[in-house]
Amino acid sequence: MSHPLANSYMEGSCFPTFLTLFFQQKMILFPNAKINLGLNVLYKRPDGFHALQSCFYPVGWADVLEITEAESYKFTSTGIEIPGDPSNNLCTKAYDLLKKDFDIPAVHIHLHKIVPIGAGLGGGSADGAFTLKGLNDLFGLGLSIKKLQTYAEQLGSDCPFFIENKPVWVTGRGEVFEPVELDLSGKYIVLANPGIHISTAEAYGAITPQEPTRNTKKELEGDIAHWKAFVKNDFEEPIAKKYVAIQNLKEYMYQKGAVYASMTGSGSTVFGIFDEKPLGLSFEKEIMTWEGTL
Ligand SMILES: C[C@@](CO)(OP(=O)(O)O)[C@H](O)COP(=O)(O)OP(=O)(O)OC[C@H]1O[C@@H](n2ccc(N)nc2=O)[C@H](O)[C@@H]1O
Ligand SMILES: Nc1ncnc2c1ncn2[C@@H]1O[C@H](COP(=O)(O)OP(=O)(O)O)[C@@H](O)[C@H]1O
Repeated sequence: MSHPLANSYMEGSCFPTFLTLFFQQKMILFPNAKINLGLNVLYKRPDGFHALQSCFYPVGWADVLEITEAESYKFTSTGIEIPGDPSNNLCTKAYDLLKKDFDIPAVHIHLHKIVPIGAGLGGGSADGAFTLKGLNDLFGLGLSIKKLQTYAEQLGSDCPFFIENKPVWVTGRGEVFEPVELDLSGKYIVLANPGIHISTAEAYGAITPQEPTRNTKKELEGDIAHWKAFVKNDFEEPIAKKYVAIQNLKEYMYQKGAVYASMTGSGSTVFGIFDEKPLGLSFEKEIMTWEGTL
């Protein structure tokens, strides 16, 4: 069964082709976040990246990305302020990558940023990957999934995942995928971000890589009731030690009845998975939250 978020951009989000005869070509996409279910950092590779193991799972917290054919290239954004120069935005980098190989028209990319940044949610990576998918579709480039993943790899380690955007077991530096027998459909998820921006490079620098003692994929494919004891994120301990808000959010999720709670990626977002929508959740006002079914 395909995951409901897979290729969501295809479903009613672009204007029908016949309209493009009269209007500028335009497409609206919704780059969504991911969470990491378990995250083992095994060792540092000779290329400087770390070998990891994790289940990447798409969630519905999403940005809004609009790509419109234009006279000259332009990137604009609204919503959460994105640090860094717009020319380094992953949407622009994705456009530049394809422009190098294909004679595509100029576009205006507008990003409405909703997903917290430096949050372990892969939001920037999703924007880059969805830009590749959007341009491929808008200009009929005919790129295969594999080819799009190869382009995405050049943007960042998390990017290839967002091409297919379905739950997978991930190895390598984040670009090698295997199926995972895991069905969380119908479970309820609550995501809470305490507003702490964590740099991914710094987070990798803060941990001591180690081979896992248990088979995390097997644990994830088993009973979710056992995840609390056996499914760990290697970034969580060192990062939560530094930021007590993360530990507090995790404890709060369990107090409210989560079957499993964890920090995602390199932090700082914490998620709780519940059998049903929890009642009476209340967060401090600086905490950004999203909830919905998986
Ligand atoms: C930790 C994870 C887990 O899913 O997610 P986030 O917390 O960022 O969402 C990812 O590995 C983040 O991937 P991504 O954010 O794409 O990282 P990149 O841009 O490729 O790399 C940023 C920096 O992180 C380090 N890095 C990244 C990936 C990896 N497998 N090993 C690394 O050591 C490197 O120092 C690199 O220079
Ligand atoms: N479209 C984008 N959205 C968010 N961050 C972006 C984007 N493009 C580039 N970046 C850069 O990537 C960094 C972190 O990206 P993000 O994906 O939010 O982190 P994480 O992978 O931890 O969730 C930011 O500090 C920002 O400078």
